[in-house]
Amino acid sequence: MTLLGKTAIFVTEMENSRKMLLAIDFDHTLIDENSDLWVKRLAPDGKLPDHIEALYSSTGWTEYMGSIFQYLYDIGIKEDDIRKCMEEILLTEGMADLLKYCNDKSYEIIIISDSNSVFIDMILEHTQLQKMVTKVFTNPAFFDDAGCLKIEYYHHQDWCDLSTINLCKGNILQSYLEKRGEEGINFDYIFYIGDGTNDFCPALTLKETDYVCPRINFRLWKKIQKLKNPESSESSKEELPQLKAQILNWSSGLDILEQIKQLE
Ligand SMILES: Cc1ncc(COP(=O)(O)O)c(C=O)c1O
Ligand SMILES: [Mg+2]
Repeated sequence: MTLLGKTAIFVTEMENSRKMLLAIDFDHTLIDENSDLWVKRLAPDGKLPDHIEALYSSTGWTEYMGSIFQYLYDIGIKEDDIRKCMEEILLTEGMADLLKYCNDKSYEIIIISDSNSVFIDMILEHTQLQKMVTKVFTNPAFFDDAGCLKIEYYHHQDWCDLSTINLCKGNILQSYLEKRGEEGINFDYIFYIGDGTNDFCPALTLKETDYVCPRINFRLWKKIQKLKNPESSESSKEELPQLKAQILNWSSGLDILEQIKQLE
């Protein structure tokens, strides 16, 4: 083969290697359950005292989860019980294939979740996905010296009404992109994959070339459906926020994988 021929092959390979980022939500996206709600089954009959249930707020559930962990500790639940409980949760269909494929292609995979680092680590370890994930952004958690699970805010935020007070996924995503940009990495395509209302803020930060991937029949999907069909919603067109990204609805990780393969 001539030198020119080798160069031509090299250039073609370079052109084909697109830089992609998969930003994945955890509860009801990577896993097919809400890990925070799942842990409640460790309480007697799966029921918590009313004064703990009363702490739940849709603007932030960190105090609520902290009280659940304290209660579970008080009734004798140990770290190992929590680990076994987390290990029962199944991954969402097609997600293991999606991650494996993207990892083999050296695409970057990050998780952004309002669960906590202990649950996510336990599940990633059990499902052997840990080494495929570049970074996990979530509320820090740890077992204290006595063995009680403690949870802290990821950050304290007051700039975003679409997010909880402890974690704004849009800010996390944009800060990550900025940091990678400074390191010389700019992604050709970003796939943001989620299910919940807390995934709407990061969806709004995406560009025209990116993809927001709402799980079909879940809250993010319903919200985006309303946005795209304003006549069926009560709000007027002017009030609606602008979503620039392309929309890829999914019910299996394989739906997303199919689109990724088309872009390569
Ligand atoms: C208690 C609780 N935990 C976690 C979540 C969502 O977590 P994630 O960001 O991983 O989907 C919710 C969403 O409403 C929730 O109510
Ligand atoms: Mg979710």
